[in-house]
Order: sequence, then structure tokens, then C-alpha cells
Amino acid sequence: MADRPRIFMMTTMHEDGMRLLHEAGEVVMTPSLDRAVLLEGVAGADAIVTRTYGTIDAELLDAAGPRLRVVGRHGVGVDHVDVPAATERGILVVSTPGANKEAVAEHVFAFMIGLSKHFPLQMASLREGRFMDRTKHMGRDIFEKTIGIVGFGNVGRVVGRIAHAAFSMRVLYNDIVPAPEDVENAAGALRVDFETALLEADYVTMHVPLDEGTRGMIDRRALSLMRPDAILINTCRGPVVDERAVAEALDAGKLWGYGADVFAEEPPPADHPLIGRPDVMLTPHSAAQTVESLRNMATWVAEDVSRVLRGDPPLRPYNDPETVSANRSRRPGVVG
Ligand SMILES: NC(=O)C1=CN([C@@H]2O[C@H](COP(=O)(O)OP(=O)(O)OC[C@H]3O[C@@H](n4cnc5c(N)ncnc54)[C@H](O)[C@@H]3O)[C@@H](O)[C@H]2O)C=CC1
Ligand SMILES: O=C(O)C(=O)COP(=O)(O)O
Repeated sequence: MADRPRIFMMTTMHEDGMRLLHEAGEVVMTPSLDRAVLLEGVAGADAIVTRTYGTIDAELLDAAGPRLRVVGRHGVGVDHVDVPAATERGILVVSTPGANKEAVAEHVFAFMIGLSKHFPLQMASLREGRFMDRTKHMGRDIFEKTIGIVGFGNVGRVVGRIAHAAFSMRVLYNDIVPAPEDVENAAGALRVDFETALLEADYVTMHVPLDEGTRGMIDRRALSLMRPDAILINTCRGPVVDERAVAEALDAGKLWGYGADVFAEEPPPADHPLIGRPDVMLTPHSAAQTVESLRNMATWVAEDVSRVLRGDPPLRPYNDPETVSANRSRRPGVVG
């Protein structure tokens, strides 16, 4: 069919989601995320599907042309999408909130357990034939310690529930919006200000979106408030944490360990100050890369992109459909 919607993919994804998109339109996969390739390839698209990489700004939206109706975000963070520019142009943005919350929360506990028990050091001892060094690195238990959860949304709440139910932890959270009482109760969680979370927590874990209010939230000052034996975890976005300040705190013995799935720059440079240290655990933005989470993200985004393309309201809009629709009707030359 000549007039099938054109779905421009900036990434591949789980086959269950791909199948839905192939039913909804003509799927075109970009051969690379090179800017010039994207600007050329996106022309004439009705939909764009993105994951974490490849900036979707006003220029790219304009390069798509007047048919573009929807940007589908496989995943949660939309810091690489200019949402106001999309709204202004009458383009819906849909995402998959909650699709990866268990995957990321479990990843947080992998870091918490691994760093508390000195896994990097102990595994190196074993690998290097120093088995009897087993007593050299005194770990610690998580049971009944205090966790400070910064950002108590989908991921933060699962972290809170696990901390409470599995480790009997004291759960403090900091969020700009108070959680409903039943949500707080499910995690035995108490809302505190940012400084209190930093001052009192044995584990501080970051679950905020990257925006102007959260960029550099964990800086030298924040680190100086934390306990010297605290463990800091960052699975949200690299720029939320000042990595150099973390390296300095670790060097000065003012932080027990750092676990991160995200970096200020991705991929990080080879001479990154944290890579290779025994007091950190780092993964390559892989917290959401589990079977269940990948299937959720792919099928949920494909479902919403398909809905929008056939004129149905999306289930998980990120921008306001009414504003989008009003702006769209005012745009000259738009299609559909
Ligand atoms: N490593 C990975 O693969 C993944 C990373 N992420 C990142 O983690 C972030 C959080 O994910 P979700 O919990 O699913 O998002 P969410 O949107 O459900 O929760 C974010 C929470 O942060 C709060 N918040 C916003 N600004 C704040 C501030 N200045 N101080 C305190 N709280 C603030 C919000 O009110 C909200 O409750 C995402 O935005 C994304 O960037 C999410 C999933 C996977
Ligand atoms: O959901 C997010 O924000 C993530 O960072 C992971 O998303 P991805 O697997 O890159 O689509």
C-alpha cells in the first residue's frame, strides 16, 4: 500500500514490539544515529521511535515534515526529546513509564549488595589466586540500615518496597511531590527534605529525571553531607551526579562506594575517573535490559504509536493530548 504510515526507527527493539509496528505501518530503520543520516532519513515520517540515544530536537522534528504525529519513547527518560517543541508543533510524545521499574530496582540492589560485600575486591582476589585474602575486606550487612531514595516515582517506589520488605530498612524518600499514603505505607516510607536524606542514609539512590532541577544534584556539597561510609547509587542519568566529585570523595575515604549504570557522557571516555576502581560497580546503561523490561518497553511503545497512527488516543501520553491537538489544528499544512 502506497499510503501506509512511515515509522522511522532510531533503534531496533524486542520482536513483539516490532511485530506490532510492522502491522501499523512501513517500518524504516535508520542505519546509524549520525546526525546527518537522521535528518535525511526522518523526512516524511508519521512516527519516530527512539530509545536513549539520538537527540530529538526542533530541527529533527521539522526535518520529518508535516506528517509527523507521534514520537514514541521506548523507555522512560525523555531528556533527549524537546517535548515543548513537539507540543508546539502538535506532535504527541508517548513513553513507557513503569515498563522497566522492576528491572532497574533489582539493579539497584545488585549494586547495594555487591558494594556492601566488596564484590569487586573479593572477585579480584579469587581471580588473582589470593583466596586467603577473603578476610581482608570487611563487608557489611544491609539489614535494618537506612536508605534515602531521591525521586519516589515508579522505580523509587519499587526500591522502597524491596528495601522495606526484604531488608527491614528504614526508608526515607525525597520527592518534589508527596506520594499517596498507601504508597508510602507499602514501603514504610517517610518523606524528608533532600539534606535529611543525604545526612541520614547509609544508601542514597537516585531516581529523578534529568532536567534543570536535577542536573548536578549530587555535587561536592551534597557528597559532603553524606556519611563517610555511605554508598551512592545512580541508575537514573549520569549528569545528575558530579562524577569527579565522587572520585574525590572515594579517594578521601568520604564515601564507601559508588554504583552507577549511567554516565555524564555515554559511552564514557577510556580515561574516565571511576572506571576500574575497586570501590565502584559500573554497568553500561544496562539496568533496563532484561527480558521482561525489554518486552514491556517495546510492546507498550508500539501499542501507543499504533493507536495514534490509527487515530485512537494514546494510553501513555507524555505531553497533553488536548494541547497537542489544538496546536496541530492551528498548523498550516499538517497531514492528519
Ligand atoms: N538506567 C536505566 O536504564 C533507566 C533509567 N531511568 C531513569 O530514571 C528516571 C526515573 O525513572 P522512573 O522512576 O521510572 O520515573 P518517574 O517519572 O516515575 O519518577 C521520577 C520521580 O522523580 C521526582 N522528581 C522530579 N524532580 C525531582 C527533584 N528535583 N527532586 C526530587 N524528586 C524529583 C518526580 O516527582 C517523580 O516522582 C527516569 O527519568 C530515567 O531518566 C529509568 C528507567 C531505566
Ligand atoms: O528507560 C530509560 O529511561 C532508559 O534509560 C532505558 O531505555 P532504553 O533501554 O535505552 O530504551
